[in-house]
Amino acid sequence: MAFFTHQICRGFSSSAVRNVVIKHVTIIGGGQMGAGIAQVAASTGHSVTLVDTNEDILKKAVKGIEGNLKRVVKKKFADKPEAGEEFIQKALQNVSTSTDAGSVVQGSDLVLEAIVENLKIKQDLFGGLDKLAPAHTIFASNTSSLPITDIASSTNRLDRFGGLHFFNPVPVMKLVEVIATSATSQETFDSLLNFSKKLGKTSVSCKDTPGFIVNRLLLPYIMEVIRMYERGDGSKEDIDIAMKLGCGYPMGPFELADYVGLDTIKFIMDGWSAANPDNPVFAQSELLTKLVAEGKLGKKTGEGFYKYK
Ligand SMILES: CCCCCCCC(=O)CC(=O)SCCNC(=O)CCNC(=O)[C@H](O)C(C)(C)COP(=O)(O)OP(=O)(O)OC[C@H]1O[C@@H](n2cnc3c(N)ncnc32)[C@H](O)[C@@H]1OP(=O)(O)O
Ligand SMILES: NC(=O)C1=CN([C@@H]2O[C@H](COP(=O)(O)OP(=O)(O)OC[C@H]3O[C@@H](n4cnc5c(N)ncnc54)[C@H](O)[C@@H]3O)[C@@H](O)[C@H]2O)C=CC1
Repeated sequence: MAFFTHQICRGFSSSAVRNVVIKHVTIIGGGQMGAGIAQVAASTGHSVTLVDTNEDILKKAVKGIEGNLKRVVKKKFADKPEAGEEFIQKALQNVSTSTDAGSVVQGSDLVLEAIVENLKIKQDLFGGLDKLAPAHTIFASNTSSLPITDIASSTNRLDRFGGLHFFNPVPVMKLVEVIATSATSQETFDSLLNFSKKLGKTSVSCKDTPGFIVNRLLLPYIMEVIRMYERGDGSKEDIDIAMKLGCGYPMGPFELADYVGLDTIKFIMDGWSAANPDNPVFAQSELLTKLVAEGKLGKKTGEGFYKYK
């Protein structure tokens, strides 16, 4: 359960809640991000409940976590296979799964959401869980683009709500953006910073502005790349090679877009273009719309800008 650095005097009034030491985490959404966050949290000693809508997704997530832990161990414990196996087993023992978020949040210090990038669905989720989770529990979203303030507005714990934005693939990428809204308490923000540190990540503090730091810069780049290709100014392959070899990026922009998921990019752009209809930076792309409509969402569906089967 949670530990507090100060004694709680009168029940759980929000101002009485002090730095929650996060040990028990509920992660909602067992897709690429949720599973990655679960892997890192479990292998750094947290007890994790991973939630998704059906058992098959959860089974796939746990299998993926096991596979990725083996990759980690191959390098970290190259000379100590027994210690490596123990590390894997310990991490896996820290992970349980559920299809019913409401029934598992009772024991959670942190509920972190990594479900589909849709404001209404995120609000409905947190609005429901707000009535079930203990008062001390911190809520956080891994949203790529939605205002944390808007997601939090469906709850009565505005001071205990923040953003924790991870990067894909979570076990490899070192950064976490920690987002405070104008209502996030300093205690909550400190708890989220400490949690990121425990996961072995470097954190940066962000305001609740669209796309925080990284995505506000990355999305315009990706959209400009797609428009460049639509204009016929370069092939996908050449653009990818150019950005990898010319800028030293580990992936070309089309490879990265496929890796992240074209549906997620489209969800983000839909929101931003609706909010900024006159800003050409956020203009829609016909090609992106077409690929998503065809179910070509990138690596996760076997085809996006490139084919993976
Ligand atoms: C796009 C615009 C809009 C975005 C909006 C939504 C998205 C967001 O909100 C925020 C984001 O996440 S943006 C995306 C950020 N991620 C990147 O930029 C990834 C760039 N790519 C890379 O770093 C490498 O290609 C990468 C690390 C992926 C692969 O590297 P390699 O090609 O060298 O492949 P490997 O040799 O297989 O892997 C390198 C090392 O990493 C280990 N590894 C890879 N995946 C892993 C995983 N899932 N779990 C654990 N370990 C993993 C792999 O084992 C290898 O380790 P070493 O053997 O020690 O080097
Ligand atoms: N893909 C990426 O590179 C990054 C994505 N994000 C953000 O993380 C979130 C998740 O993204 P991905 O993992 O890529 O998506 P994904 O599509 O791989 O996984 C989303 C999962 O959420 C589940 N889900 C949907 N609604 C649910 C609900 N009401 N309750 C429980 N589970 C539900 C789905 O079944 C699915 O398994 C999004 O908000 C996205 O913007 C943030 C950083 C990077």
